[in-house]
Amino acid sequence: MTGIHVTSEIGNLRKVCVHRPGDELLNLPPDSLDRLLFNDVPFLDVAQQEHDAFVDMLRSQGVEVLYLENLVAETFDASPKFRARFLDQFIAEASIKGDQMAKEVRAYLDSFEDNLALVKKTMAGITRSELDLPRTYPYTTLQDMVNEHFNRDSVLVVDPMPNLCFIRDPFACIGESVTVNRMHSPIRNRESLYMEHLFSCHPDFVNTPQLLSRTDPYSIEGGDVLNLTRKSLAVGVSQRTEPAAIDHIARNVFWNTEGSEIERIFAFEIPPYSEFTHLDTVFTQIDVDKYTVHPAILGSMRVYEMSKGSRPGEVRIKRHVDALERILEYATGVDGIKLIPCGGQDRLASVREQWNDGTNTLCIKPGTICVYQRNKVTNDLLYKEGLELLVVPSAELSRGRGGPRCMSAALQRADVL
Ligand SMILES: NC(=O)NCCC[C@H](N)C(=O)O
Repeated sequence: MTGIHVTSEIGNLRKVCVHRPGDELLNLPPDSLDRLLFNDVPFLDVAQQEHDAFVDMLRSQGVEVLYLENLVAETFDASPKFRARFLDQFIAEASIKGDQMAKEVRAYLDSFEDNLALVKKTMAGITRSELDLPRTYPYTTLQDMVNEHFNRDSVLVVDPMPNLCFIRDPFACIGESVTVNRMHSPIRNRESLYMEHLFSCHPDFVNTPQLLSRTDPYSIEGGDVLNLTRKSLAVGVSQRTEPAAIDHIARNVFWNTEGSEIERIFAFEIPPYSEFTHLDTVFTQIDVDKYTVHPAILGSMRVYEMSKGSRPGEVRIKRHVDALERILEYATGVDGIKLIPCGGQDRLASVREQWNDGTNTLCIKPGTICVYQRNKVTNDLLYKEGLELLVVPSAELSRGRGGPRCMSAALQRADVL
């Protein structure tokens, strides 16, 4: 079955898209980690082994796993025009300093015969030493001339995309539709180029309705989008997702998307700090009536309920201030919701395991969840609450500050609520 179908966070997971960490993790200068939104320099071999274990676990649960890099390479194999069009845009957005340098990079990328190797190269970043630069140019720009004399030690000519393994963020699946996201920071925004490409030319995705595209002028990231039920959607108003993006989605969902079942969108205000990066850093659903939660968010929350207005194009908005569990009960129609705090009552365990994405679980089916091995206090609590845990190794994968949900883009799930 092709296409997108996601109406919950917990219905049997059928198909996901992932990206296996690649050489982008070798192109991480420690003094650029803040700029690259990555927190450490992982050991690539082990990160890949851990990622393979994650994929093996998904497959053992009957989930079909697609690799982003393969999907993009398939489109290049299908048509040289798709390859050329992607590279045009890739170069345009790569922030390469100097026209001549951009031409050198383009010539280098054009020289790849193997399309999968080319796709991986675009993700990995490009260093100066990879390019066969002539000694002198007939310079046409000051920037190229300055490059020659002052940028010899500027190793990276094109930045890597180390966060691409957190594939949840560059797009989001909502029902049978997607958002292809303008991401908050320019450094991550290049990631959604791949999704824009797939949704415009891969035969399995080309007919998917888009609720928002990366050319829309407001940022949103998929970690902020949670499909609560067939009729209720949750979106975080966060450091990464602007309210105007949610307005745009609401208008499209309520007025312009044929067959959309969503009747209410709940916009959850979360603090605009990196500790609360996305809504799925703050809570994830693990069963019909259970959620893992970042303890710092407990207490009253401000949530905006959006629904279809009576005049054409109108969206109604109502504000709620209440505890998270009450709001989730109201939004899902499920009583007795239980929140399981990351790290339990132990404050130190809680901050440590939150740092390692203990809240960011991936639900495989109601009550069965994938968790990182290192979050032992939280995992023990979840186990005692009756959850079935699929534990994956996480010594290196966790270093970019994303958990199992971030590392997977659910493309198809069974319906539940
Ligand atoms: N949905 C998520 O919580 N994604 C994790 C993203 C981590 C990444 N280092 C970032 O800052 O964007």
